[in-house]
Amino acid sequence: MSETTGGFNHTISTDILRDSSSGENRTLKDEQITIQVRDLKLYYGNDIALKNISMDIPRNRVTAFIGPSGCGKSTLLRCFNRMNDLIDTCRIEGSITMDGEDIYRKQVDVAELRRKVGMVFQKPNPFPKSIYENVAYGLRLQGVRKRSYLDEVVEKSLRRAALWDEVKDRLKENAFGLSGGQQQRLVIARAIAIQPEVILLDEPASALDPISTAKIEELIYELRDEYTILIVTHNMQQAARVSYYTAFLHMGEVVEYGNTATLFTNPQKKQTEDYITGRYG
Ligand SMILES: Nc1ncnc2c1ncn2[C@@H]1O[C@H](COP(=O)(O)OP(=O)(O)OP(=O)(O)O)[C@@H](O)[C@H]1O
Repeated sequence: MSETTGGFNHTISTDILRDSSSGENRTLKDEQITIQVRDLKLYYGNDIALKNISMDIPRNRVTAFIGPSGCGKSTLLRCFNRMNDLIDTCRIEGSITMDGEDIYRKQVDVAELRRKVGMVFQKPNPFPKSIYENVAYGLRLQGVRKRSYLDEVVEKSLRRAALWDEVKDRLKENAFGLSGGQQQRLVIARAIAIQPEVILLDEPASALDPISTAKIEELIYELRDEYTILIVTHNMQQAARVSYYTAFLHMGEVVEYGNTATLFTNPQKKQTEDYITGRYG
């Protein structure tokens, strides 16, 4: 049985929720808010993909976006580093602020925004370079030349991404020689190396085998208090395991958003309940 959407036919195990950070009874009121979304609407041509979204994203917490295919999860995620700017037909209304700054202001340096807001996609996308150069890439772009500093950041980032022990003796080898799961951790190390504040993960484990998936989840769990992490996932158990907060989206709207354990065990809206119990997907 598929664990993704429609086939998912049981509620989330309470063991998972007990183990998860989300089991704590935090609410957004207890958090420091870093990103504020207000009345966000997004159109692709004449079609509206996001409708009046308003939500507060807490700093240094993991927030998951779940919902049926086509509900707008990836579109919403891409708003936070303005990746949607690359789509000609895309237009947005409303605002997104990060630490009080409107990220859609004309004067915003989009390259700098994307340094602060790193992104990891479904399919690992290492560059055709050595493992070392993949991680050093962003720093080199910033003009860093000092070898000892590069060495230090590369090691620290690979350690942070739980990959150092597996690659420390082959840093000069091409990154394409790594397994898919290792490549995904390398991409996360590459993101970490330039000290982002926010990391966007768009189904980061959906192309990986179960062991690699578990490693990515463990890694997200390890990073959860250090970075503001936003993750799109089809896998509700994954959302329950790694996130503090979950937003359930349906047809471009946020139907319910709050503490992950509460959302999965005591959903306030019938649509959320129907989705998490597999009544539709
Ligand atoms: N580049 C695009 N141009 C036009 N329409 C798009 C584009 N990208 C997404 N859409 C539409 O916007 C809506 C939301 O899509 P999006 O990919 O954000 O959903 P999703 O919830 O991430 O879906 P999935 O879980 O299948 O990845 C869908 O109707 C989709 O067809």
